[in-house]
Amino acid sequence: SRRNAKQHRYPPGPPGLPILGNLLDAPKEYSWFTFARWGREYNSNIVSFTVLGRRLVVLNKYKDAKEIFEERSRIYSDRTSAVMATELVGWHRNFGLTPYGELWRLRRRMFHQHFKPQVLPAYHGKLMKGARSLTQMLLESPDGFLKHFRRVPGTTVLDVVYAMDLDPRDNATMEPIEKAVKTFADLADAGAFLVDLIPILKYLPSWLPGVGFKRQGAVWGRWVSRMHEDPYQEVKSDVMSGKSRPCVASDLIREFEDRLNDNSVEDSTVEEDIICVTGTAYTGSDTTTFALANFVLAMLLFPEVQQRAQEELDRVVGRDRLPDIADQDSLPYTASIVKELLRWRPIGPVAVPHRSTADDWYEGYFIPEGSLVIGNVWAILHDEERYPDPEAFKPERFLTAEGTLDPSVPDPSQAFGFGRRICPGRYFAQIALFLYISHMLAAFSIEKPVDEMGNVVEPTRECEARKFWHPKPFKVKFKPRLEGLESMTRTPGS
Ligand code: HEM
Repeated sequence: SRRNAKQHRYPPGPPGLPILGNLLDAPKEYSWFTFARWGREYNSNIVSFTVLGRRLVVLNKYKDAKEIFEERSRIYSDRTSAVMATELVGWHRNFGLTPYGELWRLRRRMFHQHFKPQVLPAYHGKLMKGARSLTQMLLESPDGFLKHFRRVPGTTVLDVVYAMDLDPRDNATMEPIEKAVKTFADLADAGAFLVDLIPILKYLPSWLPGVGFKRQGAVWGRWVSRMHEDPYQEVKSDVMSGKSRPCVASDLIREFEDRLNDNSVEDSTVEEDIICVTGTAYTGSDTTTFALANFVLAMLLFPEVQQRAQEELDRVVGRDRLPDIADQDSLPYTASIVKELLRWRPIGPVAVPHRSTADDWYEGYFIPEGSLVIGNVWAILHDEERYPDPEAFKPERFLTAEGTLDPSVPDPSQAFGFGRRICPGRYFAQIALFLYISHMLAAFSIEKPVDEMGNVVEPTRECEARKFWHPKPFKVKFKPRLEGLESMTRTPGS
């Protein structure tokens, strides 16, 4: 290793132990802050460290992320995945984890075809319905706001993907799906299982002592399999019996119908491709949930932003109806809240690492094949040169003095990742966020609650800060601010 270090100048970083590398001191929480600090300590925008022989390279500046992930995307677009999550639990079906190659390209294309900006107007009605439901649910049971933030985006995606016209309060249908998706986060939180480090252990029989991971994997695997299979099979049987059910799954089934029915074609993967593409969409909706929790926190911490948005909404939309997707262009300040939210507290502050597939040299540093390259989204979106006063929540930074969108301010698109693996659900997510946020701001005054003693309850400073970044459960008051709000929530948008 000493000879290698001499030959190859790796990006600087903290010294590690033999074999273990930085396993013991690699940050478990708020890694984005540590990576930025290392950058300052080692006086380099690119830092690196190792864990069990694998090199991790962190890019703290936009210019390097752009060069590596975009200009050199051919060799920086692969993924690494853990045996427990993919092979034992079944998350290999999520194409976000699929290795870079033909299969990933095919599934990504199928997904993009149904989530590209041009097709999204077809989903506006369903998105509007979701925003109205969210408002209704916050009116009925404001204390359950965090649960509503999970349910509503989730049911909207299920409606778009499988035409499942669900009431977000439908626990019986939603709970098993949510349980399956939670295993994704639980696996990420648990870190590496022994089987991830020693893959051959996956062949041990489940009944052996110490092989609890296999039994756990089998239980989680059943939930994950049902989440992928059940809604798809329902749509398929409807399509086969000629029932109309417009949605992503039925479009894909019709598109590939010949190959699905023709048993002589040795192409049994078409069905698997459709199952994977549709199943992946629901998993993506989790991020919207966390963004909404961050939004409420921002409104409590920066009340002047809420006030300014409500002035805009009252002026443009009025006080006798709820906002509509058609209002978006006339609500630049409210629309900029979505951008600032993604910038101020990116939900995935280190996105998802990209694995490199060839040796490379960049800025005099050696990046060996198999490195995990991490774009430090938080550092990029809090770079003072790009966004002055980065800790402040200032939607107006995206606007000109006249209040229109300022094209010279960089769009915080890195919140959705980088290069060829950038989030393909980002256009959908941004419309959904605009609708949920504009509805909440129009309908409610979002305030700090007061306890029994009359003291104002300050919002939490505690966060989940491993893979995703969002506040731990906290209390808030949603005070209705429109006359006749209840009946407005029952009026469909245009
Ligand atoms: C605020 C909401 C969202 C945020 C912040 C977000 C963020 C991200 C990020 C950071 C990545 C990794 C990109 C990379 O590897 O460089 C990603 C991937 C992905 N996202 Fe999203 N996402 C959001 C919503 C959604 C939604 C609603 C969907 C589905 C409708 C979705 C579907 C996906 C998929 C399929 C991938 C995997 C792409 C691939 O590996 O090729 N996301 N997202």
